[in-house]
Amino acid sequence: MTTSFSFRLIATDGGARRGEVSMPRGTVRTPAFMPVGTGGTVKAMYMDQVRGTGADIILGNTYHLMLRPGAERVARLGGLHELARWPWPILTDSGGFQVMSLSKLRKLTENGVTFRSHIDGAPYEMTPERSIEIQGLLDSDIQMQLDECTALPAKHSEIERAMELSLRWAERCKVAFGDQPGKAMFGIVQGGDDAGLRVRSAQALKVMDLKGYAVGGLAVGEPQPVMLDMLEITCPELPGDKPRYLMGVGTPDDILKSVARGIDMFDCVMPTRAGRHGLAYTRRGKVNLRNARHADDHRPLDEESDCPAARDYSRAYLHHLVRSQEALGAMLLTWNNLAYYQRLMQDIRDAIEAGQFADRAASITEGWARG
Ligand SMILES: CNc1nc2cc3c(cc2[nH]1)N=C(N)NC3
Repeated sequence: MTTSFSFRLIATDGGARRGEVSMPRGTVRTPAFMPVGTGGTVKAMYMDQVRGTGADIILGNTYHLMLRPGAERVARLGGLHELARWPWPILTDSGGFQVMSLSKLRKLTENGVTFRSHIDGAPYEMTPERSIEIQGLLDSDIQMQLDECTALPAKHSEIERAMELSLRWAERCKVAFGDQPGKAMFGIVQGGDDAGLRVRSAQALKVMDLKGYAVGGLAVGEPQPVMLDMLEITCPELPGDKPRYLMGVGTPDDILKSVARGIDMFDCVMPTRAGRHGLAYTRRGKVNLRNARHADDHRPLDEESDCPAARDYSRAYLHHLVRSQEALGAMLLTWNNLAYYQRLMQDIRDAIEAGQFADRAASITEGWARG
């Protein structure tokens, strides 16, 4: 049990890294996938089920929680871990991305962003200081800086302005966060799809000597090769002894390719959102349970899985639940998908330790094509 926050690099295999992030609430084995728990819940899952899939950490969103139930209320109720019954690490996003993608009537200035809630239209102001204050009220273990995310494509001047503003906000977040030994504040590298801006952003954040670094402003619709190019340019500029978190990524294929380029932490709504839409991730690729061809198929999704949702229920039953829009359909497929992602991460961690990441990644990819 530690009182500090630290990252330990255990092994490397090419660009892939095996490590662990330790903090008082627990240790995160990396490469790690963080299930998204936007409003303090991983949708359609009990928290002990989320833990049972192998998750060491989950993600919460400042934007959603500040609007509902409110950051001060969460603090009065004992913090997010107590409220949601998740005693292990929680990373919270700062609200930068969600304000830009969800809120209405936004006005962005040097000081921060004013906006109206997408829920009830109430006015709010989000500054770097308020974002860190909210994440503290949530008792978040890993807090993200407030940043400005530019939607791509965008003019170079626009990407540069947002990147430089985000650097000034990173400085203000670092001051507001202060010195909290068991917690961390991560900077977020911006710069869109421009190599020069990405390098400038990463180098400026490195000078701030933060406890971790996220790569943001990707997974916003750009082609995968563009995202991977940005990783190849950005990761070498980041300190090797600090965790690297690629925000909002991604598909299993995105994750394999990004681990190969030096990323340690991931979050994505894909496994949970897909589960609610009838889509299952398996070792043999994706299965759309809405499709009628499953109506009489008594096979489970994966007889070799240790997840009951994948092993104990027929595709016919899952098809029936999905077609009937039964809650259990979303529950079982979300459970299957999160278990699949965590099994993928375990395979990746084992492969890096064994020096077999490239071969393992190739055989995982071939499995998807087998169908
Ligand atoms: C789904 N793709 C995605 N890209 C992101 C990029 C960012 C983010 C969240 C994201 N999600 N949060 C931030 N605070 N900044 C960058």
